[in-house]
Amino acid sequence: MLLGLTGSIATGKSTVAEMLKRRGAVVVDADQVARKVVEPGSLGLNRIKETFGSEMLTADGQLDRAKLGELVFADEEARLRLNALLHPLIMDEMKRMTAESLDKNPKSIVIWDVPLLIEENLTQFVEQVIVVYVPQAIQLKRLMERNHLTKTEAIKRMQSQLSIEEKKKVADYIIDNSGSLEETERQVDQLWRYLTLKSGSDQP
Ligand SMILES: CC(C)(COP(=O)(O)OP(=O)(O)OC[C@H]1O[C@@H](n2cnc3c(N)ncnc32)[C@H](O)[C@@H]1O)[C@@H](O)C(=O)NCCC(=O)NCCS
Ligand SMILES: Nc1ncnc2c1ncn2[C@@H]1O[C@H](COP(=O)(O)OP(=O)(O)OP(=O)(O)O)[C@@H](O)[C@H]1O
Repeated sequence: MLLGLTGSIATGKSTVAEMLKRRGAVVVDADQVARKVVEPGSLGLNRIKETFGSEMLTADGQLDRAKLGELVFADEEARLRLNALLHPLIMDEMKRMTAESLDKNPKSIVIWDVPLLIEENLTQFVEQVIVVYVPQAIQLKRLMERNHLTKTEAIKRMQSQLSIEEKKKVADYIIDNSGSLEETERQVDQLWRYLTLKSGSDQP
């Protein structure tokens, strides 16, 4: 079974994905795959160098993530160009990882943790969409704290994605992460019970 887990930036996708992983889910994390496809020597990194110039690389040949982030979250056209370069590579790798897990265990509960699941129309590949929700005021606060951003910088990042209120409307299942982590754990327990029943999985 393949499900999508999404939310908007800093609403708590990774937090919930980790909770699901502890219960036995196989999580395929798009942000991690996005790092893998730009490792030194990769096709992804070469594409970035050709398009945005070698100033996007650090002295030791790694992607300068802070610099590229500054550019793409301030310039929508650059962000769309970056997406066009990397998304096909990310998708291929995510599909490969998913097929590998399901081959090994057809009853696996595979979760795609993808921030842009809805924006990029990837909902077509998953059975159901789980949205991790917090109101925008909490999202802004957590994003500023986690990434040490000013309010203006954080708002720019939030605006590069569909708003969490819009994503909530598309959800088959909503996890409200605005309370304590314990409250979120309880909701994840309930979700996990539902998923294991649905998948016929023998996992607890
Ligand atoms: C721009 C980059 C270099 C910034 O790196 P950085 O380490 O600062 O951030 P990180 O990758 O951890 O992403 C943090 C969050 O930013 C948001 N985000 C990342 N890329 C994008 C994007 N292209 N559009 C909108 N939001 C994005 C997501 O919510 C993500 O969870 C990096 O995010 C990147 O390579 N993005 C392009 C690939 C992509 O679209 N990734 C998203 C998953 S498909
Ligand atoms: N219930 C909670 N209470 C307090 N802080 C939380 C809670 N859930 C998550 N956080 C914090 O909020 C921040 C965002 O959470 P997380 O990194 O899981 O979000 P994300 O949606 O995966 O973000 P991104 O889109 O950037 O990948 C983190 O610093 C995390 O520790």
